[in-house]
Amino acid sequence: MRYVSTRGTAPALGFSDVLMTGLARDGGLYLPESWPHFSPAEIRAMRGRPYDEVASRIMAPFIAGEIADDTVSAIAREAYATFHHPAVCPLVQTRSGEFVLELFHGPTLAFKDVAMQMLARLMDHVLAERGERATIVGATSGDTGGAAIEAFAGRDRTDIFILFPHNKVSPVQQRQMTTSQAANVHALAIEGNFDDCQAIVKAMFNHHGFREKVRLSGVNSINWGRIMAQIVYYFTSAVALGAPERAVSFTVPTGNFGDIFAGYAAKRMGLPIERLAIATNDNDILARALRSGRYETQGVVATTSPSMDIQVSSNFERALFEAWGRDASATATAMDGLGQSGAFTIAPAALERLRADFAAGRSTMAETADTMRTVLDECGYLLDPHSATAVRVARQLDDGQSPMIVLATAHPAKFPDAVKEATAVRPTLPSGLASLMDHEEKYEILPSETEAVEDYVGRHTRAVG
Ligand SMILES: Cc1ncc(COP(=O)(O)O)c(C=O)c1O
Ligand SMILES: N[C@@H](CCOP(=O)(O)O)C(=O)O
Repeated sequence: MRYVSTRGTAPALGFSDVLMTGLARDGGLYLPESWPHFSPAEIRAMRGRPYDEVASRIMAPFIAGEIADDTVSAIAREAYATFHHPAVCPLVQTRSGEFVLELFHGPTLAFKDVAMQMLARLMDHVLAERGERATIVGATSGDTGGAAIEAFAGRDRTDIFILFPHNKVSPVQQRQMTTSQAANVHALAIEGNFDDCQAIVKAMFNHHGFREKVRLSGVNSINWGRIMAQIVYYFTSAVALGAPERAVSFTVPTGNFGDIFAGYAAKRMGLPIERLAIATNDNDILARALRSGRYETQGVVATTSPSMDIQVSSNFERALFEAWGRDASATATAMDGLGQSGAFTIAPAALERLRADFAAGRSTMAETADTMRTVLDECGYLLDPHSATAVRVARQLDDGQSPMIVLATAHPAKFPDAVKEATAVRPTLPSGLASLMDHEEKYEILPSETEAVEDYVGRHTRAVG
């Protein structure tokens, strides 16, 4: 399996290189050159199998023998043993035809753990095989950072630098990033918003001299390895509800478009998905783009679902590339427009393809709070604000044709203030994390400037080439 860049001018790479590369050298994102396909019999055979086993089966065609199957299986076993639920990602029914897919049973209580626990181990394996070290950078609006720090802390071959927007993450999210005592962990509070953090990370990748000097690698969903591991729960949840005989639908709380793109990939790989719905909060750039055909950034507003407070949604580029019939030059032109004027227009044929693949809706903060209350009243189930955003949109779009699976991306205890405000119930952290808020914090506050961050990373990484 080779991987190609959405912008067409970076070299095609194999799996291990894609895993370690992060952003393509032309600024694009890597995608497999063709989609592997699972037959109905192969999908049926996943029913009732342990999560780690299904994960190994789904990832095998992407890894394509570059890492031995036995090693991948062992890594998956170890990665999912860190989860606090035997099913890893269990389904809970919230009403007739509506199911919540709980993706928050990992060590940091967000869906990021599902991929990050795999990614850290796969990267470690590749680095050990090559006898190399790497500098990992990541931008976070709150959850990726904690999950990445937990997965990479103490690993000898990597130093990890996580950029988060100063004062714009929840107190629990912040502590998950700032209380690690591991010497290879660096939490950087950037004086800006998530889009600024992500822009700095991309600028570091596009600064080739720096990139080579520190052997830069990324753990955001720009890294194909993240998307690959997120495809798995679409399969496990769909087969639990009757796939491949019965089609299912998904609604996904969306920010950087990585999670829903994994759903799109699952569909391309043969999973019968009737509807794939993007749920946005008040920062509804994706819903507007699908409605109007124009992707146009506005200011970000702070919401009760801060992890989705995003304007530049990285993986939308992968969806555009696909919708444009894999026309890398059209994709690159659109991305140039975004860089220069903060906007681009989607060509009519590509827009039609996007609309065929994705539905979209938005839930305002008030609607999200109302949904948290309603679901609690209906069935005693407490949602976090991100998952509630998706339940709201799922109910707006519901056509009753197929079971609707709503991705629950975070544990409510990560956002106790918003949950309490909406429901009067203050969720508590699971016992393993109960003392988190008492731990001492360690982080650096930096201006929103690439040079300042590069300088800090350059002085603190041990992976100088
Ligand atoms: C809790 C939560 N829900 C939803 C999202 C949005 O996911 P994605 O960025 O993959 O669209 C995020 C951030 O990524 C998140 O942390
Ligand atoms: N919401 C995310 C933003 C980064 O997303 P990623 O999936 O690209 O890592 C977060 O919580 O950090």
